[in-house]
Amino acid sequence: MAKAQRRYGTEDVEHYDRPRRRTRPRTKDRPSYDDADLGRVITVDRGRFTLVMDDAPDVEVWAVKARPLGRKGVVVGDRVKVVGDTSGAEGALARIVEVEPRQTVLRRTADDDDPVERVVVANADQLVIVTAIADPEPRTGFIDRALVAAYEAGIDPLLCITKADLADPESLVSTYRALGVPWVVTQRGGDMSALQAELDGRTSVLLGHSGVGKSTLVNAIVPDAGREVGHVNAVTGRGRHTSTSALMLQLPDDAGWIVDTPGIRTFGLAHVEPERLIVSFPDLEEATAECPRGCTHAAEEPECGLDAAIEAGRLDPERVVSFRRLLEARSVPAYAL
Ligand SMILES: Nc1nc2c(ncn2[C@@H]2O[C@H](COP(=O)(O)OP(=O)(O)OP(=O)(O)O)[C@@H](O)[C@H]2O)c(=O)[nH]1
Ligand SMILES: [Zn+2]
Repeated sequence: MAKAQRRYGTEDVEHYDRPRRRTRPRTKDRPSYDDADLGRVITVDRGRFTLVMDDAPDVEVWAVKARPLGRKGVVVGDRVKVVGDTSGAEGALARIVEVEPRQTVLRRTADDDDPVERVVVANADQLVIVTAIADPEPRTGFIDRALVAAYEAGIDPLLCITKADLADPESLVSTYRALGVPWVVTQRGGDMSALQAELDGRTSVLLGHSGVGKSTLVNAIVPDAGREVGHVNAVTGRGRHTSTSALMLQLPDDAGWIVDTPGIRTFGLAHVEPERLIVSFPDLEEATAECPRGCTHAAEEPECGLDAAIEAGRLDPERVVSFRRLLEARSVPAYAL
């Protein structure tokens, strides 16, 4: 008896013995990529992709999509199978032949009226909402919308409050306490270990308005990232980044990945349903079991189970109010940020 069979029991024999698959001819339509290398997309630029291969993490590889992928989107964070020249040498070009199933997708609609969903990043497991405590003032509307996007995507949010040298973060922290949003505080030149501990081993997307100190943060945690700090365009008053592309960076010592999103300033949420938001709050979801059909759980709903649960003392009213604020954030136009 083969070793594998002894270990796993005889009922698994079929899994180890697949003669039919081996004798099936490999046609043009059904290529087999068993020998393809696995990598990760770190930038996308007009049909060109930069990858980091799993077995050569220090080399950046150029790639294009192989024809069989057609119009299938490939985004930053995607795990891809690659054939061709993955040496990373000058002029070398690899081909992406397959995109692995995505664990998560962070989406946005460009605008609330624009029904087109765009995947911003694939496979992230944390959304770091970067906001300064002052200069610029925190915008809770933006934070709320980012939270909705994170919960909808099944990605854990983290509030990162920068410029702690300028003001006390307590009032901002208290706004999100009832929702249980985790938070860290940073300041330029200060101790980054709390943030680093939260990033450790994860793939985190950094999201924040221009000027909140995102580049300063990235430079502190990825010393060779070389992100430019404080370059504001004199004409538009905006930061120097105009593209909406994301860029993935590896943290030192294999401590995970971060994705910088320089161009993303608005966050259309037209695609988010109330029922997809509430699953991130199991206690609230439980309380909505008896809601009338079609209840949106908003404050004006006459018979919402959330109100019944507050009256019965089973839910913290502040938590419900905070949740409803997120619900409303879905329908505030993106330009009001
Ligand atoms: N007082 C104070 N200023 C900071 C801190 N962190 C960053 N700054 C300043 O805030 C300004 C904006 O910082 P950046 O790191 O460029 O901000 P950003 O979010 O990357 O901005 P964009 O590049 O426009 O997206 C710069 O002048 C920084 O020096 C901080 O902790 N405290
Ligand atoms: Zn309800």
